[in-house]
Amino acid sequence: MPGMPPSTSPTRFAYLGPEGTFAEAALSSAVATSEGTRTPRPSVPATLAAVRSGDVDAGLVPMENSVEGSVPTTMDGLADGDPLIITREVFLPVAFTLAVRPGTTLADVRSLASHPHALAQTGRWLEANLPGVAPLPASSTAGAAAAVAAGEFDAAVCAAIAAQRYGLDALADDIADHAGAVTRFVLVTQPGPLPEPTGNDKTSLVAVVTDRTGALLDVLREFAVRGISLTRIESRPLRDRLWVYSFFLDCEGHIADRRVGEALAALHRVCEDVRFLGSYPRDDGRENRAVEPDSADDAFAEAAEWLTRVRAGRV
Ligand SMILES: O=C(O)C(=O)C[C@]1(C(=O)O)C=C[C@@H](O)C=C1
Repeated sequence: MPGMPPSTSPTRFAYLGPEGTFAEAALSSAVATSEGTRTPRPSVPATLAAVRSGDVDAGLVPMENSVEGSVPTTMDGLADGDPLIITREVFLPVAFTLAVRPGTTLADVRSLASHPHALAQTGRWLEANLPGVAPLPASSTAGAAAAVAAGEFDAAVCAAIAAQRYGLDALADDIADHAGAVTRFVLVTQPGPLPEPTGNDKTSLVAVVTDRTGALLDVLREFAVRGISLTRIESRPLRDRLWVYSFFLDCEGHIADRRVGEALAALHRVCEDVRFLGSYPRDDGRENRAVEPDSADDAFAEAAEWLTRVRAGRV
């Protein structure tokens, strides 16, 4: 499978479950069902823990949604604990259904649950169609559907496939406030051989900066001066230190590219902490920007040779 370290045995995958989540659909879209085994885990932390403990080889978790933004549990789960690396990204269009037990009408719905990201993406529809029903958070959309089937809630916001999987009826389809939403998932493994550069890769990292004037600018400058385009920047509080933040950065290129490697090495000098989160093929249907000649590997190699000559007195 592209993006996975070479392995002699089938890959054991975990995903944010239970069955019927968008995470399961994303895994199916990226990996043939014949390729290894797959088991649902009840939450993002449980999925990452299964990878860290070696119970599975790889875990698929949601990272960000085009409408609702980042998934905090995934960001925190990757920034803390034993290091994990992203070996693949997977994009999945998401559409939401209001699922109920057969026989339930809209007027019968008194309680409703879903994953917070799904609730946020359907807030206007829910407010208009179920006024007075306070949505409750669930660990996943399919988890909410299972809870409806078990009689814990009257309705769930979930994927159409989850409604079918748990024997529920769809009272309404396509209830998202913004049509065309896409969720980005990442496949993570324990640190090991990185996916080979493909020429169209992304690199992810977390940088912790000290609280001083210009600290973030110092981080950004290391990318800018090497002609590296960022595709995402997000901050999260460090949580154990008041008002100190970590910055999650995705940039174009692979750590094997000299400009990217040198930028990360520079961040290692100027930041309090840098956690490398992986270099992997870009899968959002976009092409990385063309690299300027003076930021290309050849230019870095030639400059390094020149420096060696000068240092050796061969000016
Ligand atoms: O609950 C699921 O089905 C998930 O895969 C999680 C998740 C998310 O965390 O964003 C994935 C896609 C949707 O945007 C809503 C929920």
